Amino acid sequence: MINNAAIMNEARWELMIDINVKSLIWGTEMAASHMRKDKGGRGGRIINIISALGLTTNFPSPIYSATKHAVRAYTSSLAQEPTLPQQGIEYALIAPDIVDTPLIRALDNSRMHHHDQLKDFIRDKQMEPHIVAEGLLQLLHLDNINGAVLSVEKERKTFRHVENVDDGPTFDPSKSAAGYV
Ligand SMILES: NC(=O)C1=CN([C@@H]2O[C@H](COP(=O)(O)OP(=O)(O)OC[C@H]3O[C@@H](n4cnc5c(N)ncnc54)[C@H](O)[C@@H]3O)[C@@H](O)[C@H]2O)C=CC1
Ligand SMILES: CCCCC/C=C\C=C\C(=O)C/C=C\C/C=C\CCCC(=O)O
Repeated sequence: MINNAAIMNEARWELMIDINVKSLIWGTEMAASHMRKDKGGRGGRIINIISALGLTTNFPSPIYSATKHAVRAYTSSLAQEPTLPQQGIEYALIAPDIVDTPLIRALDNSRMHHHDQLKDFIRDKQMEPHIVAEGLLQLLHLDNINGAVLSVEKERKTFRHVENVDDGPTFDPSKSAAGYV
């Protein structure tokens, strides 16, 4: 199950918290209750989409960033639950850099502060959505993804364990199935 829906709109920040955080928690809780092996389900994986802005801080979109940090903390905490092996559930995060989607195309200074000054930065950094999809497929091929954080940038994909997202070593998923640390 992938929780992907979100908005980026600093002017409608309460709605943004509702969608980006509260709805994601509802989705996660509902999915887990159906998937849990210890409750009659078949187990499974729940992948929550954050952002590079869920791993760092910035001035143009403080509330959007806060929603993504909240999801990171929530998912990271769930991944530490000691009964996960009995539940048969794994939790992971994907943190894309800027992606060329309607979310980006709708941005202006009401949705993100200083957007005018950041247009060139966004244009240079943004990647096509298929790069994120490729990262998702690489993640899904790993044996155990619980606690994994996949950062997707235009030129590289980086797998880390959620406890090490700030400075942890990375690994090449083509060489190791469970090697993220
Ligand atoms: N586009 C970007 O640069 C980046 C996007 N992300 C994240 O990737 C995810 C997907 O974003 P994009 O595809 O870029 O945005 P998008 O605006 O193209 O797609 C977002 C989707 O969420 C859905 N959605 C929004 N509010 C909803 C609601 N109340 N109920 C049901 N569905 C709702 C929309 O219908 C839409 O299909 C989001 O979590 C976003 O924060 C992360 C990093 C960068
Ligand atoms: C600096 C803010 C740029 C905002 C770009 C617009 C939309 C971003 C949507 C996201 O979800 C965020 C994706 C990427 C953020 C870009 C840069 C983060 C810098 C991270 C770092 O410190 O290296």
